[in-house]
Amino acid sequence: DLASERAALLALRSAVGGRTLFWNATNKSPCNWAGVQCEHDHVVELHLPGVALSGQIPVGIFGNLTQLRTLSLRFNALTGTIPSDLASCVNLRNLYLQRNLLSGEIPPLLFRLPDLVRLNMGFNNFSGPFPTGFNNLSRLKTLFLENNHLLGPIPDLNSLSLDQFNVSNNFLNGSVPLKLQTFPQDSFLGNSLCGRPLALCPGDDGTSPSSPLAVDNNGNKKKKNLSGGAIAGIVIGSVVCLLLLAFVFILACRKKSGKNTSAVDIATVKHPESEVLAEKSVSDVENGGGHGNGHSAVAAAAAAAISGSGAGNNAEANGGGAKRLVFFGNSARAFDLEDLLRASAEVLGKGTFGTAYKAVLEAGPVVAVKRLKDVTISEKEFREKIETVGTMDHENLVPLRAYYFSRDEKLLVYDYMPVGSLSALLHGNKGAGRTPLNWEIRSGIALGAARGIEYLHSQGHNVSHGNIKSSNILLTKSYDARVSDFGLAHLVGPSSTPNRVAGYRAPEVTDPRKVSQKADVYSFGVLLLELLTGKAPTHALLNEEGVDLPRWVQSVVREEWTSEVFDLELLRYQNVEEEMVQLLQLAVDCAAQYPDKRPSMSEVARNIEELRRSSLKEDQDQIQHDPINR
Ligand SMILES: Nc1ncnc2c1ncn2[C@@H]1O[C@H](COP(=O)(O)OP(=O)(O)OP(=O)(O)O)[C@@H](O)[C@H]1O
Repeated sequence: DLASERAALLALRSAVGGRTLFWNATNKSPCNWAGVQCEHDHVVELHLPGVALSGQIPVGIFGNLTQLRTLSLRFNALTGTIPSDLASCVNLRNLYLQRNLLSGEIPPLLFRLPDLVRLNMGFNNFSGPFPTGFNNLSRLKTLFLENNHLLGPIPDLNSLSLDQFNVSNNFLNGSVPLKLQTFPQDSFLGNSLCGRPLALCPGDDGTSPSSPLAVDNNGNKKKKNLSGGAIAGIVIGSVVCLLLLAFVFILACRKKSGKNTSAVDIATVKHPESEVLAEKSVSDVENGGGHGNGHSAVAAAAAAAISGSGAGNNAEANGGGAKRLVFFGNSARAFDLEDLLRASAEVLGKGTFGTAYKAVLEAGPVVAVKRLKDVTISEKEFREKIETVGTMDHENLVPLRAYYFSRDEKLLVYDYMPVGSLSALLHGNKGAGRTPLNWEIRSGIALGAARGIEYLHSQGHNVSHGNIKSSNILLTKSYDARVSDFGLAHLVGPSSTPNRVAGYRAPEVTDPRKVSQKADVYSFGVLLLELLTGKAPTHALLNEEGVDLPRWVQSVVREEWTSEVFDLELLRYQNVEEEMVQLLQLAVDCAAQYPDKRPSMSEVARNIEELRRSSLKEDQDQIQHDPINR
């Protein structure tokens, strides 16, 4: 329906200060969309991905688009050359032309666009030599030219410091320039290239001009025949290096053998993958006055508490004198405190309310146990409050299965979430082998978390979470989001209130325990921004500049750099850029300064649901069009 589509587009325009225009299939004419005349100099982003555009791009389209920052024409059937008036778009940062039928040599006009950051011309019919002119684009970070017909050698691109590069499947030959040798093989395959990361060039013994050995500290190539003096220098240098290495190695060995086998070492050996955690748990137990090793931290911690407080205490806690866990609802009583004491455990982390442990019970189940600190309220009040938490039941909440209360020890038992927290996923291991967090996963997590919070808010006007942040969004194996830590803010004393999470806290919240649903919405807005930008609200850069994440995003968007705020990993899935901007807008709305301006959590959840639905539909259309979807 054209009217609602138009409204949506207008909303998008206002989302970024009225300066961004998105064109879609219904808008084939470049400055007219559904009857809306658009002013050229206001167009900052032009997205026409996969809308079956064909034929030559007419000359004259770009002449007036001098403010254009992003141009996306990917996934079409455009033919011919790039029109010369693209040179007028001197502010262009992102140019996505991949997967068309464009031909001709790579036009020198591109090298007069000094602000280009991302250039994707892959999967076209570009031919001719690989131009040296790319060296003019000193801001360029992404250069994709794969699957074209480029000929000859790759020039030195010494003026560039690229993050992403691909020239696979062309007709290139010669050696891979030194500066590009850090990229993986995949970036070069399907050519007649040689040298790192590919096989050595013929006749190259590792000292050819393209070999790192033959390059001096300034990156200048050396003559092939080394002088006798140079050879002597290399030999002496190598011997000195070897001696130094051997010395450091011997020192390290001595230091290690000098250590005695403490509890920490035992714990480390038993849990090599959780060295730090085990170490922490030992000190945790020691601080609690307990005994035992890090291997069974919960056992030791609870044992310490129980032995320290005596039998009377347990009687006080459980009425009947038995050391019992209190289970909720229909949760099967699969284990008891004794089992928990015997469980092997490791520290998951220290939070505001205490330390969390992963405990593997002998009978099989794995649970997360939270040892609360600073519980100052009476036992009666604690039991009442925790009972309310225990009755919360929703697929997007981490279920609280049981609790234990004595004078000195309060334990909460939750389901263990194997994938860990969203925070760890976003900011932890960025290395190879990690599942890329694409739009589908991120928007799914956003929706799940929104539904979980929406459920909490539906329990009463004054029910709020109070501590929404990415380490409290836990994930199942299939990346379903579960909100954790709800209801705890009301159990603990003022010293443990979550005030160190300033990055998420709404501006009107002065007492961290007095949070409202609208304050939760604010925190959720920050969480959405974190999901979209990949930046933690406590990001060093933000702190350096003295701004919070919402303000940073707003300033970038106001500067008309909308695409620049998104996490690079997300931008690889560019066919959803429109939905990403909509989610960004929602995030900004949630993080509004004034509580009344923020949407309710159910509006938020509905919104995410809708924009996910439209992106999924677009995805299916795209898959039919072309299964390889960069
Ligand atoms: N049920 C669980 N399953 C898996 N990991 C968990 C579970 N509960 C907590 N964690 C992880 O344990 C660590 C400590 O959690 P905890 O909730 O104690 O502190 P936090 O979330 O860092 O801060 P805060 O207490 O302010 O919420 C976090 O990394 C969290 O993701």
